[in-house]
Amino acid sequence: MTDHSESLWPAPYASGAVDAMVTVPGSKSVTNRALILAALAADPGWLRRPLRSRDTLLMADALRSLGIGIEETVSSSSAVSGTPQGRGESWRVIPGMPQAPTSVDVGNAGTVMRFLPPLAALAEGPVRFDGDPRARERPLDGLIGALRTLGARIEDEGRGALPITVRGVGSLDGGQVEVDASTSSQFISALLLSAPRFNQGVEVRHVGRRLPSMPHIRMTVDMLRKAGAQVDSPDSGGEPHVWRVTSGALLGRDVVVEPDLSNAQPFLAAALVTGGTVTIPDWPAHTTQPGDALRRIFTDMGGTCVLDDRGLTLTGGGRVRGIDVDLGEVGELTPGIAAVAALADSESVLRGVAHLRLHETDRLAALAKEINALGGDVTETEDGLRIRPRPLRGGVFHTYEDHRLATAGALLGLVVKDVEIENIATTGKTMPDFPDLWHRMLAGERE
Ligand SMILES: O=C(O)C1=C[C@@H](OP(=O)(O)O)[C@@H](O)[C@H](O)C1
Ligand SMILES: C=C(OP(=O)(O)O)C(=O)O
Repeated sequence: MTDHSESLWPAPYASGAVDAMVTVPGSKSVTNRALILAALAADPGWLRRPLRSRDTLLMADALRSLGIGIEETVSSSSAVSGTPQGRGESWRVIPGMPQAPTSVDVGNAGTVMRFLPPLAALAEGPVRFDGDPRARERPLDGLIGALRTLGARIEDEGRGALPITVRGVGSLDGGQVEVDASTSSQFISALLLSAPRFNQGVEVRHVGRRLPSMPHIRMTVDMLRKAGAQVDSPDSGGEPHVWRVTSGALLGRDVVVEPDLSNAQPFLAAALVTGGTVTIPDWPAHTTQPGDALRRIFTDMGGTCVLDDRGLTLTGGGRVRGIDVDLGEVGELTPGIAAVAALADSESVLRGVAHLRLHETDRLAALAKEINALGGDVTETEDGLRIRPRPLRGGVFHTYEDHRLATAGALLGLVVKDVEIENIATTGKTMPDFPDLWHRMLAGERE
């Protein structure tokens, strides 16, 4: 791991209740799915208000190196300018047959390291994938095995992890495959996203332990259908844990990317823990994003949520309640919920998130260690965390190159004096503007 001990960010302390409106950038998960689907489409498409962050720029660069055209425009007269959400940035995607040879840097982006190998298998020639040291430790075995079953040639030095080389022959058979996606739902999403371009489409059956992050799989299915794919899923009356995608052309679409509701979390949490009010404009009325569960979870923890034409407004009630909750479907919300729970007035138990040990860092170990270093009482359980609130004190909050650890630490620093966050720039994985947005929230900006 890189040494970030020199770069400490003094987390701003809130002297009172926050009261702000915060426009959060676009969804990482939607942006990277939209890029894959646009790259595989039969005709050009648009992404409006895409997220511009490390994970999405890595995806765009990788697709460019595979021969896909992606033109970025910032236009004051585009279809989406004048909205509270943006400067009207749009990406135009010119699809094409994926080209090899090339190599792809996945950084530490799960969506890049998992969504791209099936697409690379459609190219003719070798595509090598590698990334940050942590990316080499994150699971890829289920996807490699499944792609081999579907006809792909993949060299992985026998490790079932990065680095890998996908040696495509210009097409992939597809067909039926079983995959154990208990370590990451992204194996399933990856196989489904490129399946319209497999000769026989795909039938994916999850076997094994519990499948995490179902909303993210629903997001995949929903976006595939909107791009014209025929998909059978458990939600549409199909067998549990089985998804089928028929081979066929995808439409080039004009996709407006929703705000990232998981990245709205620290701002909503700021209202909750300071007894203030935060509004997130453009909160979608219907969405597959897991962050929508925050309305329920933060209400259970003592907030009041109102969704209306201004967006989602959360008002803190002055007291924060502990919670006993299974977060298996919405695992990426865990660091932020753990931070709120450490500030609550009763114990919390966060369950169903054993797979977080395989995320950007071992999130369960990191949260326990860092909250405890500030005086907290957090213990790891087999599948989550038990958090007993204690008075916290200032100190250095280490972030392990994990964007959600960094935002969780910033939240603690709002109500605990003298918290310093190591490497706040790691928020650039999905929200490069985080420090600026955080300061503007504290200044009470209402755009
Ligand atoms: O498909 C996606 O966009 C994601 C799926 C989830 O991954 P896991 O199922 O590996 O937790 C989530 O945690 C990640 O942030 C984004
Ligand atoms: C787990 C996460 O990311 P990734 O897409 O790299 O899996 C996350 O953003 O919380």
